Amino acid sequence: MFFDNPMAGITFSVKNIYKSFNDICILKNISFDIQDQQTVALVGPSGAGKSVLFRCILGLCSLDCGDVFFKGRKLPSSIVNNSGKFFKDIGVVFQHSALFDGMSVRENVAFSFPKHSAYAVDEALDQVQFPALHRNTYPSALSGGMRRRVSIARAIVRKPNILFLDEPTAGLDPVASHTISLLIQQIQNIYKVTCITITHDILRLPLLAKRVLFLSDQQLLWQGKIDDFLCTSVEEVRNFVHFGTQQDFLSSIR
Ligand SMILES: Nc1ncnc2c1ncn2[C@@H]1O[C@H](COP(=O)(O)OP(=O)(O)OP(=O)(O)O)[C@@H](O)[C@H]1O
Repeated sequence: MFFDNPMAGITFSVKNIYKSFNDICILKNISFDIQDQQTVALVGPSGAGKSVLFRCILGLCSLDCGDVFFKGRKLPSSIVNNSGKFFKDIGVVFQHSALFDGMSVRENVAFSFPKHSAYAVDEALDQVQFPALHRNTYPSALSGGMRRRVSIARAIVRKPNILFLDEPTAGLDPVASHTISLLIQQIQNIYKVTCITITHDILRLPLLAKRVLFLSDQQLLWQGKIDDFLCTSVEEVRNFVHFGTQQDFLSSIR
């Protein structure tokens, strides 16, 4: 007899997460599933709890309540108890790149992959179009865009199943933001990787994700396809999209 497996095709499942700091509730009853190879953006106002949710999912921050499942298996609630198995399957691009200043570009990329081959490191750097000439230089000599490329190379060097990106275009000029977003889209297509991206970059959102989770006031206020997100009638989400894409703003203040 054949039984449907309700978790089939689901890479990631977050169930009824609660998190507070000093009795202040930050996340309230957050639940969602992410399908294999899906590209999802986590969007919402500053302070909504996006980064805390990321940290909770990654086990970098303990949960008050709730569970996270990866490929049907419940993850330990804290990184301290984590076997490390999960971390072999994921790549993380941290906010502001989080490179090690005392390591060269190549050493940074190799860091999460101690048994790396030089070939794998260069392959990842090729993938992010990082110039060969500068691969032995140190992060302090790189522009923001170049640092971002290194952090993406570090996240993909192990060819992960799932990629977490925390504001990959923050602090970059519009051209560099666009280039980095195109690069991420290319990586999604080549590696067929499940991607979860925190971003405020509404203009680049269609490049980064096909589905959106909108977090506000501690809760998951809205979730759905990118096209529906961009023209939703839900007021708070609509305002967020409007101010994130306002093309007529400059002409109105000139
Ligand atoms: N370690 C901590 N201790 C206490 N409060 C915290 C801690 N980490 C985060 N917070 C609080 O949790 C709330 C959510 O923060 P978080 O960084 O997740 O917001 P965010 O949605 O990612 O914001 P932004 O878009 O500005 O990065 C904030 O009020 C923040 O002050």
